[in-house]
Amino acid sequence: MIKTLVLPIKAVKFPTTKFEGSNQLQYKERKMELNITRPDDWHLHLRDGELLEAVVPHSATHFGRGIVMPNLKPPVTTTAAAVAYRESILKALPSGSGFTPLMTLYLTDTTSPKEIKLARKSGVVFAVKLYPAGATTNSQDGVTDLFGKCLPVLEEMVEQNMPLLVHGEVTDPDVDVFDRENVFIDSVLQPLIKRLPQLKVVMEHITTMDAVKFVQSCEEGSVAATVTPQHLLLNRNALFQGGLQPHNYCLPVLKREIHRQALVSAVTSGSKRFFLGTDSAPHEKRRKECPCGCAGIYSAPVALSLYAKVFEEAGAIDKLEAFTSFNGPDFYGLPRNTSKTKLSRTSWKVPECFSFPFGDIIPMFAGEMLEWQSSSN
Ligand SMILES: NC(=O)N[C@@H](CC(=O)O)C(=O)O
Ligand SMILES: [Zn+2]
Ligand SMILES: [Zn+2]
Repeated sequence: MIKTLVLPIKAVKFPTTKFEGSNQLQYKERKMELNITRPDDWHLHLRDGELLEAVVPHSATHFGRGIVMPNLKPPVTTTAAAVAYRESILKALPSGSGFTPLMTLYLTDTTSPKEIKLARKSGVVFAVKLYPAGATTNSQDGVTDLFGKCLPVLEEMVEQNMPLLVHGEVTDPDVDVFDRENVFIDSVLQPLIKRLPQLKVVMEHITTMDAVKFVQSCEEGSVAATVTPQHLLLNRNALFQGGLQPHNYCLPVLKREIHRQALVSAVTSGSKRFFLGTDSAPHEKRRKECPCGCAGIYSAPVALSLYAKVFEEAGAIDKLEAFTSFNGPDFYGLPRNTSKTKLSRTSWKVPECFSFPFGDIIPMFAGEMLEWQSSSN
């Protein structure tokens, strides 16, 4: 078994009063149940082919909608490709599933403003994703010069009210890997927002105190961020604890403990600027456990349990629902889900591995005990 670092659990506070609003907490002999509006995942990798078929049931079990990342091989660069990809996702869903994939376009140096118009008109594309070329998995066709090549497209996105989702890291090999988010904020995001203050931007999978401060400094409703379970629960020690831990390796890479704490404070503060995005990124086990392992953590089966753990340990379980189910749709201008998800405080063991004919996928926190379990009702 590959050991995951679990940070020490702080004393769990059991509130003595019921919360107001739609969070209905009930206590039965210290057993807690939480009935929340069905969550959405605003940053999700579903892949394609047999991998898509293998993983989509997990997301469909826990989430109402998912913003589906376009970093396939080849990438989803056109509306026509996004429409076709959406069809294959719908086909792969378990029968009776109400899961809705929200599609995205992969921005390149040659994306045209016309493509953005088409995307908006399609009614199924909800955002455009910026991967700086070479920053992460399947980003080689990404943008090499945002200001030099993409301004007309970004202006059209403002026109169409189409959000830009950002993998916020510079790719300069001379910049320390732990500083790449920070340098990206100063060299790309700040100037971008100055140039196009009307552009809606989501800084994806933020990892640092600096990103939290940056998002808080921007106008609410204009710039927001998604936060993953791994960046809320693990610090960079988890990469090396007891030996190299490939299943804790993702990009942006895990950071210092002070940054993890800043992320927890941000999401549990009740701010509308932060919302759930798992960045669930499955790779076959043999592509993780090898001399040049892929970046990406498969969190879809455990993410909701892990977010509940984070909020509970911070004494802020009453803020969970806004993070999982309100802030995302409010930012995107979409309706909140009307169905509910029940989270109960029931121990369960995360499977060591999910096995498929094509290979194995190791989930985040494999083999560990978790306290929260979710089911839709
Ligand atoms: N987060 C990751 O480490 N990997 C993602 C890409 C991404 O979101 O950067 C993937 O597609 O595998
Ligand atoms: Zn990314
Ligand atoms: Zn991602």
